[in-house]
Amino acid sequence: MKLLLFLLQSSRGRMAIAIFTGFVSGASSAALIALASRALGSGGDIGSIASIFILLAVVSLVTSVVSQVVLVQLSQDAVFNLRLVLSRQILSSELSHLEQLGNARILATLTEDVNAVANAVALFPYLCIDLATIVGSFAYILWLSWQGFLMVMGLFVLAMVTTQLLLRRGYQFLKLAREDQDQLFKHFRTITDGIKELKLHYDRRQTFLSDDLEVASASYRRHNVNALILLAMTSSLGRLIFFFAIGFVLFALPQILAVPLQTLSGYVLIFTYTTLPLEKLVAKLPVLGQASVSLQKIDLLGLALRSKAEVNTLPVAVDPDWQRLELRGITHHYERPGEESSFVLGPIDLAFRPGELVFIVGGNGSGKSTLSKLITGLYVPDQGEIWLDGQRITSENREWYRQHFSAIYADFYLFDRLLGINNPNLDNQAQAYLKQLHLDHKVTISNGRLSTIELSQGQRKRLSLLTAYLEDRPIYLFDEWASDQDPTFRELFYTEFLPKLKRQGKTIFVISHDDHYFHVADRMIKLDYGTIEYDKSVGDL
Ligand SMILES: Nc1ncnc2c1ncn2[C@@H]1O[C@H](COP(=O)(O)OP(=O)(O)OP(=O)(O)O)[C@@H](O)[C@H]1O
Repeated sequence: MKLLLFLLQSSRGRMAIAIFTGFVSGASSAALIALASRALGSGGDIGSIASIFILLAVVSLVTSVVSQVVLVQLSQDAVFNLRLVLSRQILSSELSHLEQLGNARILATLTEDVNAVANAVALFPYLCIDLATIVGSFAYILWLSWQGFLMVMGLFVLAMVTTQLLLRRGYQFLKLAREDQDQLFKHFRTITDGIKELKLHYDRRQTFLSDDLEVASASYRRHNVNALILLAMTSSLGRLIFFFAIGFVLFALPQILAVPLQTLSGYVLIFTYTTLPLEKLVAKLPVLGQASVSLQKIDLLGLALRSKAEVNTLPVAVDPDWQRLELRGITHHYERPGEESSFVLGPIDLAFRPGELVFIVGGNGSGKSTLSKLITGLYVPDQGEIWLDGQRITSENREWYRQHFSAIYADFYLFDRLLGINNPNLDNQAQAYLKQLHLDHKVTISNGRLSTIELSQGQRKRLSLLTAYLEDRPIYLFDEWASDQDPTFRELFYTEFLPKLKRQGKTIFVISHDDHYFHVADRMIKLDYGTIEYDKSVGDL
């Protein structure tokens, strides 16, 4: 049902065409059987029966093709849209919320859930034809005798009710298996991200395999096996009831009602004909079940994301001549389930003016990176306000506010091409910067694409500066940028690169533990356990 709603949301018009043609096709197939049964029974005018037979066969074939073509396009469009919508929702969700959800959960939904839906949706065209054939057959049974139809429907309802119990239990196991998948994804990330640590330590690797990966995999297997057995039992029970229906019509119905032999043979023929689509329909139950669980999971994630969605507005041009940036009583706390004392930053009151070179210092865990994410607008303050030139930053203008910043965080991501930078002379300019960064012998640029990003960690960090240069934003933020640079380049960064940016009128925030270079700053803000220990100009220190 969820799957149907999902497809309906995609395009009601096309869905209506597909369902209509699908049912015409199914009904004509059933009518073909009815006709065959009549021809066998009456032996009437074979010529006219044969022409109707050919006509029905053509109608059935054409409508089946139309229905399938429309459904194939519709279902693939729906999956295409689902992928894009989910990705957009993730990108427009608050960062702190995404951090709470966790990468494993987001990745599992983007890959496993979307694939499960795609698999089921690919079956949908065939499912519709099968369903239509079954409905058409029921219509023929009704036409043969309404009493017979009522009895068959009674059996059908009985089959639905009894199988429903098994089905529901099966779906519960599928849901549990899907929860295990989130856990498995977490462990898969451990394998890829922690490969070095796992390879270097035999006992750690064995313990990880036996205590984490095997436990989650075994739980996934157990829940899946239970679900699939229950679904298989549902299918067998359904078939049993179906055979019971044939037996009932053949042996019991003639005892209750006076059924002509032709009607009886019509029943048997139509039942036999319906067996195949019914079996196919039942065989698809696990795939449909998995898709339904996945759609629920996507909905849950979608809701979770939407609840923290930011307003998506096209940002107007930034103001390079801003005058005052103010943080008024801002706070941020990390929610950690099950932990009583979570970290709280603030309340923080700070004001900045253009052209300042500000060092943010403090011990590990004092809140420097948290503060920097609040300054750049990546985190939304729990309390307090941020003001830029008399404009309070709200969800309406946060996107615009963020465009003032170019930041390189400690866990930066390097793109292999210069995305979103519109500059007709981009390649030449980038090549000149590569020279300044001493990377021109390693990396070249063509059409905005870097020849390689497979470099040492220090070189990759330097390459990240290239983007910062080219972005040319009014405010820069470097989170422990120099920590993995060699002494020569570290010196270059603090004594040449930063002063040069400052001369260009840029405001620069530098998170640093390099006390050797603190003297280059205009101002030092020291944090201690989430509060400001001091905020002084370097001359006053
Ligand atoms: N995503 C997160 N979820 C929960 N707690 C977090 C998260 N990120 C940071 N914290 C907690 O917030 C506190 C401040 O972290 P933050 O990264 O701001 O410190 P920092 O001063 O930048 O430290 P470092 O010098 O080690 O980089 C720490 O106690 C940390 O445990």
